[in-house]
Amino acid sequence: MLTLKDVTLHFHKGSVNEVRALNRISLDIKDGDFITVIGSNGAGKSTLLNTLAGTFKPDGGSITLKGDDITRWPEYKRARHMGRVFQDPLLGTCASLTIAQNLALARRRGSTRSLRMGVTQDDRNFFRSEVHKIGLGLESRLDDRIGLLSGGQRQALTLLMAIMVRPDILLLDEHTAALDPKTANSVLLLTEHLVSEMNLTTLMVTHNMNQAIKLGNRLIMLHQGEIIMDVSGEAKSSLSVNDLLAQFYAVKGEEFSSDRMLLT
Ligand SMILES: Nc1ncnc2c1ncn2[C@@H]1O[C@H](COP(=O)(O)OP(=O)(O)OP(=O)(O)O)[C@@H](O)[C@H]1O
Repeated sequence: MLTLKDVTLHFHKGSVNEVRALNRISLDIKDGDFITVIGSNGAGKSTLLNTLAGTFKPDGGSITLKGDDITRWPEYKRARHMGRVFQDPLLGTCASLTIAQNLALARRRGSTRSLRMGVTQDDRNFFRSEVHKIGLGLESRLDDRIGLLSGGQRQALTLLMAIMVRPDILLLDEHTAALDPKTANSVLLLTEHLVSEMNLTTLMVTHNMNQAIKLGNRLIMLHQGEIIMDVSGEAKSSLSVNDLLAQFYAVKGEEFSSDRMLLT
């Protein structure tokens, strides 16, 4: 479905500050894969998602989506195929617009009239049933400005917006990390439910190793811009956090370094 072949990306190439953030990443993502992505500090997790979304262009290798070479496609063109949710709940929605206006923009994603944010009666009926799905009672508040909502409510709506026009791939970059534990858990349960109900191909970066083991059918670990572990199915679900740490040590000969991961 989505294939990366030898994808390499440097920041500040040719300068003393050069960083090789992705180093010949090859990955074959199958339709319906739900992949959790973990890795040490600065391993390249966000860079990988940004490179898939077209925010960064690789300086080597290729990215193919359903047979199309999208390596040089601009971000806006890829946005029709990809849904994204970032860590910061403020990034995915527009605070000064109402819930209905935000959802209307999401519903028109990829259409030629994508900048129209008028809300029709058909939109309202559709949004009421969609928003009902997230179970927060927001279907009766469609005309409230998004800026009035809590971080968890915004993040749940951002997720809904990201999948309103079915994306070929859903990219989640630590999308629950900025929420309090209880809210983070409900957004995570919602994620699991929607991804499985819609059988969405998903890549989810998390700093929580337990979450990475429990969710999805496949787990990859990045380190210094390389994939150093790729496990799926039974081998993944039977992993423990200690197994992950031991495998990291076996491959790299050093302790895993991510304060946030180890403290979770
Ligand atoms: N815009 C940028 N300009 C320069 N260097 C960058 C930029 N973005 C990331 N890097 C560097 O690229 C490497 C990979 O960073 P990235 O943010 O992808 O790591 P990460 O795995 O998401 O890390 P963390 O878990 O610590 O957030 C790091 O060395 C980082 O400092």
